[in-house]
Amino acid sequence: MKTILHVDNISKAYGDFWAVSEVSLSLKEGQLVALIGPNGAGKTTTFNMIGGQTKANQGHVWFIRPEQGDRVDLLVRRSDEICALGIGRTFQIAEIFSSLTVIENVQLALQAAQHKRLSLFNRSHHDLQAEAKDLLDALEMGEHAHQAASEIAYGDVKRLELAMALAHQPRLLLMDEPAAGMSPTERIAMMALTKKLAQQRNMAVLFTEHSMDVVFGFADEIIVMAAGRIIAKGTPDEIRSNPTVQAVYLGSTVIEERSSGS
Ligand SMILES: Nc1ncnc2c1ncn2[C@@H]1O[C@H](COP(=O)(O)OP(=O)(O)OP(=O)(O)O)[C@@H](O)[C@H]1O
Repeated sequence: MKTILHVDNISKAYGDFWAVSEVSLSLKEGQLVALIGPNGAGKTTTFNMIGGQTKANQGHVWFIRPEQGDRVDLLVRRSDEICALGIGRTFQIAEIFSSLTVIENVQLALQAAQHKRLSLFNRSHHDLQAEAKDLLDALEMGEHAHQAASEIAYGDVKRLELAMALAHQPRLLLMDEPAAGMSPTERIAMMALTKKLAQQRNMAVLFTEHSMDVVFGFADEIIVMAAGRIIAKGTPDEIRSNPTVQAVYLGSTVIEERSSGS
């Protein structure tokens, strides 16, 4: 597996308060990495620096492109340029067009992706519709294609947002609390699907999450932040038994949440 993202020592200050201090991490193709930590730990700020929504004070975010044989520092790119490079993003509050149908939302995302790639040969409406249907089938949502997006269940809204992000064929996907607001069954299905898609598409996924069943059940690697710094990195087993993580963040909650299945 090739490394596609290398975050090197990034920091962010608001006035004299350091929201994120000297964070470094790497992601490989097909890998699911969870960024966890208590409220205010700096997870969203780290995400926003990688995605270009927040300007870092220092460091580099190298997006490595093996095909081109180069690497691009995302910290000096705008968020639309970052998206065009092959980095997708989903949000805590899903961003979809609720006045359109499910398939129209995906078609719109495909059209936007085509525009960003500056393709000379624009695909026809018919081709885009077929491609949108294939994407919805991959997300097990084909049956909802012609429903109004405003009428589908919340778990399906989150899957629709994922379909729209995948329309851009990202090599790296940043997911901010993908399972927030979902029932235990919905969130486990959502993360199982994400893991399958990451492996099929060789796509790296970095996600933040507060639901520990999802984190410990699906992440290949877990990175724990507290007070703006990384305090531990490792496999789910290593993190579960890490005494610093237990003291600062997890305590007995993992065991409780996992045993109650919530
Ligand atoms: N625009 C801002 N101005 C000032 N302080 C900010 C700003 N954005 C974030 N912070 C502060 O930076 C710290 C890290 O916030 P951040 O949202 O990254 O944490 P988080 O780990 O994502 O938390 P949560 O789990 O609650 O989403 C917090 O103390 C927050 O109050």
